Order: sequence, then C-alpha cells, then structure tokens
Amino acid sequence: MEQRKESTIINVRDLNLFYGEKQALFGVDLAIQKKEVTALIGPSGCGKSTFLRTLNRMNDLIDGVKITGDIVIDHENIYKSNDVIKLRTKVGMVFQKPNLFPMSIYDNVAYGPRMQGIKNKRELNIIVEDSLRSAAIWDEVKDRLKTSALGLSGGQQQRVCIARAIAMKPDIILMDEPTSALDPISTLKIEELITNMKENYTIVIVTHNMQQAARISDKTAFFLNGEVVEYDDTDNIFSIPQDQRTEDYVTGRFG
Ligand SMILES: Nc1ncnc2c1ncn2[C@@H]1O[C@H](COP(=O)(O)OP(=O)(O)OP(=O)(O)O)[C@@H](O)[C@H]1O
Repeated sequence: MEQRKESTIINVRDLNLFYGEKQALFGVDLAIQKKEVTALIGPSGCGKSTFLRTLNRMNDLIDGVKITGDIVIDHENIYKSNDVIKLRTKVGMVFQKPNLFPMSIYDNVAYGPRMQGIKNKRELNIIVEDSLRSAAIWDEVKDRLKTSALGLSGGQQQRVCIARAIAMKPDIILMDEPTSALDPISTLKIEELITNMKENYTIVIVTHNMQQAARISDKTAFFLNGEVVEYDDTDNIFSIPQDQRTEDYVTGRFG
C-alpha cells in the first residue's frame, strides 16, 4: 500500500484552558495531520469538547474563559490573529444535534456562501449541488431543495449540516459527536461519508463510541481529566496502548 506522507496542519502547544477558576485543559500538545481523521476519546467531562472548540475559537463566546499556549493552523497562530471569521471559514463545525435553520434545504446550504457575498444564482446552484453531493445526500434531496430542511430525518439533516459546512470550502471540519443522536443506519452512512471526506478535508471528531473511533480514524487522542494521556495511530491505541490508563479505557474497564 502507498505510504501517506504526513504533514501537520494543526499544531497545539502547551494549551491550558480555564473556565473562571476551574482549569479544564492542562498542557495539551497535539500535532494533527492534514487529510486524516483524528478521533478524540475519553470519559465524560475530560475536556474533549472544550479542546475541539479551541480549534475554531468557539470558547471565545463563553464568559470567563482564559486560554494560554499556542494553536498554529497552517502557520498562523489563531489566538494571535483577530480574524475569527476567516478562521471559522477555514475550520468548519458540525454539532451533536443537527442544527439546520428553519428554511429550505437550498437556503441552508447557500446561507454561508451568501453571507460571503456570493449572489450569482448559477454560482450558488453549483455550490449547493456540489456540497450536497459531497455530503452524500444529493440524490435524496435533489427533488425537494425548496422544501423545509426540518422535514428531513435526523440522519438526513446531519448530512445537510455537513453539506452546509462543506459549502464554506473549509480545510478542516470539527465534529462533536455527530452521530450520537442518530440510529445505526444513519450512523453508518455518516461514518462512510467521513471516511470518504478525508480525501479533501482534515477531520477532528469527538466520539464516545470506541468502535467508531477504531473504524474511521487514523489517529486517536485519549483525554483524561483535561490532559492528553496518549496520542498515536488509532491501530496502536486500540491494540498496543502504551499507558495503562489508555488500555483500561479502550478495553471498557472505566468510563
Ligand atoms: N461553559 C462551561 N463553563 C464551565 N465549565 C465548563 C463549561 N463547559 C465545560 N465545562 C467543564 O469543563 C470540563 C470539560 O468539559 P467538556 O464538555 O469539554 O468534556 P467532554 O469530555 O467533552 O465531556 P462529554 O463527553 O460529557 O461531552 C467539565 O468539567 C465541564 O464541567
């Protein structure tokens, strides 16, 4: 098999995060590789979502949050730049529950590009179609683009959320437990989609589902009490973990 050349797209160094007095992340160092899927695993409350949100500065919206350390994305220190809009264009996000706007499928996907100033109808049509195709939902919705997105099933809505993220032409897509609210068939569809998406995107995904991490990710980071205990190729994390705490977690002994 052809050896994939690794190249770091997100470099996190000595990252600490405080919610007021309470420290939630402790000295996190992580180098996330381009066009790979990186899974963040660990027991509830260990800081996975907090960490994910630091990557596109979503924590900035929370009062009393203090962050130290560096996150460099594509050679730019994101906490030293003030262009959060540019950052969130480059680093898109998909949440646990589908959060489509109460408008048509078309308008949901076209929303971001329109906000960026694209008005040309033909251009928007192409972006909407390409994004829905890339999110593996085009065939299911192509005849009902002008109907409400909220009339779709949960699994379909989540794929439209992914299309909405893709429409912004990001490099990186963050996913916070994107399948936890979905049935097993919809979950498999999203997993297959994520696997295909890494040809074009870097994906960082929080998951509680160990099998999911093992199935879809290239690298896995195991978080515990706000620290990264172990970060390695997913195969290693699940077959020959170096730290006893990782082994206990992946074999289901706690969490
Ligand atoms: N807005 C907030 N204000 C104060 N503390 C918070 C806030 N959000 C999270 N925390 C705390 O930070 C710690 C890490 O939470 P976080 O949600 O990042 O963990 P998690 O690993 O994603 O958990 P889960 O798997 O349950 O979603 C927890 O102790 C949590 O209570």
